[in-house]
Order: sequence, then structure tokens, then C-alpha cells
Amino acid sequence: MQSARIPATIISGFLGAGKTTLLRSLMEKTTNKKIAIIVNEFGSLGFDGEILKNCGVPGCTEENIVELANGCICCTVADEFLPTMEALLNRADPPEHIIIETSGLALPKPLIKAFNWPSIKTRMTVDGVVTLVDAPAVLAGQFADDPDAVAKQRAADPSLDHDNPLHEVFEDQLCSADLIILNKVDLITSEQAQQLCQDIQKEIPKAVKIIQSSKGQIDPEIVLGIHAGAEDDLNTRPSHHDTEGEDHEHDDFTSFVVSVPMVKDPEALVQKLIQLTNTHDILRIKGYVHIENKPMRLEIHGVGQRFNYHFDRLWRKDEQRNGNLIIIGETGIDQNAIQQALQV
Ligand SMILES: Nc1nc2c(ncn2[C@@H]2O[C@H](COP(=O)(O)OP(=O)(O)OP(=O)(O)O)[C@@H](O)[C@H]2O)c(=O)[nH]1
Repeated sequence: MQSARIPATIISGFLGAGKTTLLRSLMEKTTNKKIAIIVNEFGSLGFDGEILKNCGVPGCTEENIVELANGCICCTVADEFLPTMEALLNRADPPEHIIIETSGLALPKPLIKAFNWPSIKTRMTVDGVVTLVDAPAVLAGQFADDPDAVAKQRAADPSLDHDNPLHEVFEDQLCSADLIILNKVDLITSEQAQQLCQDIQKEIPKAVKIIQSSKGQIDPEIVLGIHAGAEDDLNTRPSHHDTEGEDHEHDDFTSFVVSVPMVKDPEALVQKLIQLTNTHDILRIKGYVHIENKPMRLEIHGVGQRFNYHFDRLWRKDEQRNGNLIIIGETGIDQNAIQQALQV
């Protein structure tokens, strides 16, 4: 008799939608199961993994968290993802559930397909693809297509369907989902949330449950235990990756790390970052900064023009108090100008 397959949950959602926050909340609330986490990042610094390892939740240990940084998981499936999964499965004491946080730019479908790889197909199944949506970002039109531009493009080349790479990633992440979480509803009205749920339902080809949340506060029973078997159900999940092959949206985005000297006033730094976000095509900023006379490091998050920060932990004695910010933006962004602006 074949033994039960280990379920895996894929958490998808655009940059800054709240994936790490949800993951942390799921780990906090799930104490009866041995969960392993795979965290994938577009940038080269393992920032999300660092947050989880420092969050103090008992299940979030070094051993349980595997980081796959430097590229989107959907492009490195064979080289990195599959060996990582095999290593987890071959542990003497394998996990009972695996949660994979994809990078905000990853297209979920190639990852779902990887579960049909012979070495893991008989031992694992995709329990569900959960896609987080940043409600205020959608409301602000961040993922909107420009219908006129699309029409013109289609006339020139019928194989193209969109002019906005953000929309393509957004659409792919929605179309792959078994469950959609409209997150950050604390920042919008309930009428706006309802309207967004209706708008999202129109974007996707099948009926998918959409739930609302703030800070990823959701009962883990809803998120873990969907029993979708997504790898056997690929045809209902249309993706731009199906037609574009390896040459897909990631070419439109870039990521780099800027070092930031010690800062006197966090608020002044945030104002500068907002200004940079207004003048350059920056989508996401995250990292740690050294604040003058403060023994703790400052964790900063910028999602579009919305920034927040808090002191996360004491600098360690053996640690250089280097400030580093990961910047993710559209290709062609002026890295030198951004780096220079942050040196003063
Ligand atoms: N107001 C509000 N803020 C939220 C919510 N969920 C997450 N955030 C904040 O949004 C920022 C980004 O959250 P993350 O959980 O790091 O988002 P992410 O999707 O993991 O980000 P990437 O991995 O960079 O794509 C952080 O500052 C969070 O505190 C929410 O429901 N409401």
C-alpha cells in the first residue's frame, strides 16, 4: 500500500502582499504539526528567512527553514527546488507539512508542475495554492491594464496580451490559486473589500473562494488542508508561462542591495525613501538600518509608497552594524542615483 503523501502549501502573492506575515501567523497557531518552510526571494539577501528565524515562534527554527534566495523559484525548479524537496523528504524525521513562500514575482504554475517530477510525485502533493492579494495596492490600480495600450499591442502582435508586466504576474498568481486571501483589509472600507472580491472573481476562470484578512490572521485549518492535489489539475490554471517559456516576466524586474550609512532619524529616512519611490520605478524596499544611539536594528518595509518600520532585535556583539536595503523595481531603474541619494 502506498503511504500517505506529504502535503505542501504554496503561498503566492505579489511583492509585499503579506506572505511572510501570514506564514508567521500560521506557524504561531499550528503547534501540533511538524512544518518545514521553504522561503524563496527574488533578491540576493535572505530577508524573509531572517524575519522568520528571528520571530520567536517555536516552530521557526534554523532547521525548519530553508532559504532559496537569488531568483524566482519558478526559474530554478530543477536546480534548486527539487533537490531541496528531496533532501527534506529524505530526512530521518521528515516534516508532516511543507509550506513554500514564493517570491512576489514568481509564477506558481511551473512550481506546481514540479510536483509531477518522478522523485517527489509519489511522496508529496500540492495541498493548495494560496494567493495573497494586497487590497490597497489593487485599489490604487497598481495591477491595472491600460485597455487602449493593450488593444494597440494586440493589433501589432496578436500573441501579446498585456502591456503591464505587473498585471501578468498578478493574473498568473490569481489563476493558479485554490484559495485567495484579500489581505490588508484594515486599510480599506468593507464596501471596497466587497467590490474587490467581485472584481477578482471576474479575473479568474473558475470559482475560487476569496476570504478577507488583516495581517494574515486566519485559522490555519482554512489554509492548510485544502486537499486540492493541484499538480493533477494543471489545465484549470492558465498561465503566461505556458506560452512564454523561460523568457517570461522576470526580465521586466530587477533587484539590488543598497548599503545605508548610520541614520539619525528613521522618519527622515522614510521620507527620502518615499521620494525615491515617487521618482523611480521602485516596487518594494525592505531591510535593516542602523539608527544612531540605538542598540536595536530598525526593520523597514516599503510596499509601493506605504512604509512602516520597527526595531526588531538588538544588534549582536559579533555583528557589523551595516544598514542594507533590498530594492526591487522595474528593469532599467537608476541604481546609481538611488545608491547616491541614500549616502547622505
Ligand atoms: N496594514 C497592514 N499591513 C500588513 C498586512 N499584512 C502585512 N502587512 C505589512 O506589509 C509589509 C509587507 O509584509 P510581508 O509579510 O513582508 O509581505 P511579503 O509578501 O512577504 O513581501 P515580499 O516577500 O517582499 O514579497 C510589512 O510591513 C507587513 O507588516 C495587513 O493585513 N495590514
